[in-house]
Amino acid sequence: MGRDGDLPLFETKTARGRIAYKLYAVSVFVGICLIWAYRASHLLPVAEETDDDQYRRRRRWVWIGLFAAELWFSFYWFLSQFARWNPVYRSTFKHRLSQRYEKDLPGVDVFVCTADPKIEPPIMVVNTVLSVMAYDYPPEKLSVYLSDDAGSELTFYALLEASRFAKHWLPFCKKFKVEPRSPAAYFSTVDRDDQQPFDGGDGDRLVEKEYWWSVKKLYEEMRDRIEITTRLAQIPANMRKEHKGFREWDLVSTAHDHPAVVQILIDGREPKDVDDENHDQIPTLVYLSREKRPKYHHNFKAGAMNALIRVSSNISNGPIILNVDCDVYSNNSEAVRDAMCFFMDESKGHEIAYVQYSQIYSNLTRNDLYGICLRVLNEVEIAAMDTNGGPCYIGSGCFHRRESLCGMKYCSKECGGLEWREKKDKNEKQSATVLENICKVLSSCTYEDNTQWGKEMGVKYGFPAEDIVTGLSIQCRGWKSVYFNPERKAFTGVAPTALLQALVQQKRWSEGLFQIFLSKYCPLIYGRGKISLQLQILYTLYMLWAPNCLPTLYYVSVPSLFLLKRISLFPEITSLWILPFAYVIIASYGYSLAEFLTCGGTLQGWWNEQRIWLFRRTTSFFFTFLDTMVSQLGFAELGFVVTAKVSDEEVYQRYLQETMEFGSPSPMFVVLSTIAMINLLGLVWGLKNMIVDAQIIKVLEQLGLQIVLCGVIVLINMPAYQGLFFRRDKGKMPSSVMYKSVMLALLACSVAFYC
Ligand SMILES: O=c1ccn([C@@H]2O[C@H](COP(=O)(O)OP(=O)(O)O[C@H]3O[C@H](CO)[C@@H](O)[C@H](O)[C@H]3O)[C@@H](O)[C@H]2O)c(=O)[nH]1
Ligand SMILES: [Mn+2]
Repeated sequence: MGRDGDLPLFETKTARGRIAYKLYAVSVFVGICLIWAYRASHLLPVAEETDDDQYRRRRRWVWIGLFAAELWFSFYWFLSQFARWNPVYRSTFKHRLSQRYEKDLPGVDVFVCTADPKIEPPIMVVNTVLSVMAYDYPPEKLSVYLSDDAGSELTFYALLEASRFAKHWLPFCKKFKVEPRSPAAYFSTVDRDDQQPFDGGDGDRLVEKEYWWSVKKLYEEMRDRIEITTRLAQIPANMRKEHKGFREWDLVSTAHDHPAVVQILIDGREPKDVDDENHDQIPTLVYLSREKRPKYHHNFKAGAMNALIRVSSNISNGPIILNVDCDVYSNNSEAVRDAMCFFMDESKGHEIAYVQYSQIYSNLTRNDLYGICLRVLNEVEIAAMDTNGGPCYIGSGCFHRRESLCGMKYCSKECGGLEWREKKDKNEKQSATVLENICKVLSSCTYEDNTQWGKEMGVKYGFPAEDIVTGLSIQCRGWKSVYFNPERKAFTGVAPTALLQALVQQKRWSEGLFQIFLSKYCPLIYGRGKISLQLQILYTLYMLWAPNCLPTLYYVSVPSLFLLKRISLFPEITSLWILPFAYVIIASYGYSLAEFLTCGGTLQGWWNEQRIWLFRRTTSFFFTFLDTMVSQLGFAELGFVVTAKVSDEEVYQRYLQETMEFGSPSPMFVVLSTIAMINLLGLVWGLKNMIVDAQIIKVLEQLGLQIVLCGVIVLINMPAYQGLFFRRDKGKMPSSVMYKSVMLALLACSVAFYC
């Protein structure tokens, strides 16, 4: 230990400018209160407006509905303040870590999950695997496990190829200080001659250059072999003979019905498993496909994770576990060391159960048409959870302490301490084949029968958002967590490239979150007395995504429909009551824009994000709400729709041009188009009233704000009208969706008009 022996391994800073924010928030709150006052005092129309009884009655009910929606939005706004109040930011001191602990770094087991070779191509999966094998970390302390829920021979073949290529790739990464360490990502960023990293200093430039090119060529050859094999769906005969692993597939009938397959492809304990350049050790690499039988529920990713926990405990038993999705490659080779700075910090490390990293996407376009990167959520809101006990676990890019993931309660500095339990000695003596056979038992369907797996132990079952509920339960056992969002992001994933995929993904998340809220894990009940009130509220903020659909649907359809009848639902333009409305709208959207831009977004990106939130609320959340109601009645079964990571060429081209992709007759699009149509009709009618009836001033005075609201909804829906009426490509809205939505919109209008 040097002189700085007592200095911490990480540091925490609070955000600046919070006083200004608080003043702003209070002013918005005053505006909101005035809006309530307006709604409450104007429940009944003033006498001169009309004496038609039917009009009064109808207006009253619509008014109450609007008031209710505004109360909900106010409540939700209030919750969201907790996500802005006091964010904290972390930084680490890796040099202190190496000075003090280089020899005692704990073992790390990395879990990569894949589920379908068609939508998660094996070449992508092995690039992720190679990127995590190449971490800047002692290789004898690193083990990588691939869980293949498809039980696919093609993925196994790709992994076998990767295990061989790793012997070239790892020393190459070290020599050229490669970043990122996914070969596909790396070679695609440096494919021009002048960008290649030959230092030319002491080494022989020519030799280096040749070496660099030879490894690139090896990668490309491997990639081509894997891609061809995947396309033909056939393993080359020579490979099949070479490795005993393929024999396991004699017993595999389908992806849903097969025994466990466990193959240790690189055994870290074997002297022959070293790299080709320096003969250094390389990380252990294991392929696992747990047993699947139609009779047994496999619990999706949660089931895979728990099988991985057990299998790894028997092979390397690293005290720290990193979990990534198969599309999420390591973008920063120092991320493991950063994470260790948190776990090994002498004064605070012992209470930290997991370190959650932020994530970026490799395939986002400039203005992020589908709002995938959730910019503000990742930059600000999760940092606010960190202030109040720690971020949620978001499923990928998270380092866990094995014991807390396995269900241990936090007790004190002593029991969560720094004594890392190392590999069990007995494994040193067992041969790989013996280990494989033990692991098959551990990953069988029946292993979990009558155990606490999925309940108290490991990742929790029963929710499509297994990550959130697992993180929550860890925090409720007394542990803290940490959010780390370094300058160079640690993980890069693949964003969905079509609107429907994005909406379906959001549906799964909102459904998972809402179901947790309705279960015994509701943070307000389950977390009471265990985690801070602020953290309970922050969890609630996300878990209540789904119910937002009702007030939103109301707000974006009813005022526009009532333009047809000229029923005014907002203050007149000349009335003073317009001020709180104007203030709340301008202040909150102005703030949101500023916040978005400070987090690195563009103006167009912000506009896109507003649109996608509208679409999410009216479609993903709406269908979540319906499905959840049905499943609460006990009629539905849990599902997990895996997000596609590839798209066909045409779709991808449109994505690159930021043209919205519809192209599917999904009911989600019917809802979305109907709302677009209702507002178009409302706006046209409102303008017609103004122009044809030559009552511009009067109509504007009465209905000004309502027309503006309707106009903004029309503007934001522009891509929908294009898709419905103007586009000819395959990504347009299918005509069946158009007919349905026109019919529904006309129906809604006539109900509003005649009833
Ligand atoms: O039966 C299954 C289904 C999925 N997966 C894997 O789970 C991961 C996540 O699936 P994906 O379709 O990519 O979902 P995303 O919405 O992108 O994932 C986020 O949300 C999920 C919960 O909804 C979490 O499980 C993920 O970790 C988190 O990154 C992928 O690697 C899949 O291969 C399995 O291993 N088995
Ligand atoms: Mn994903």
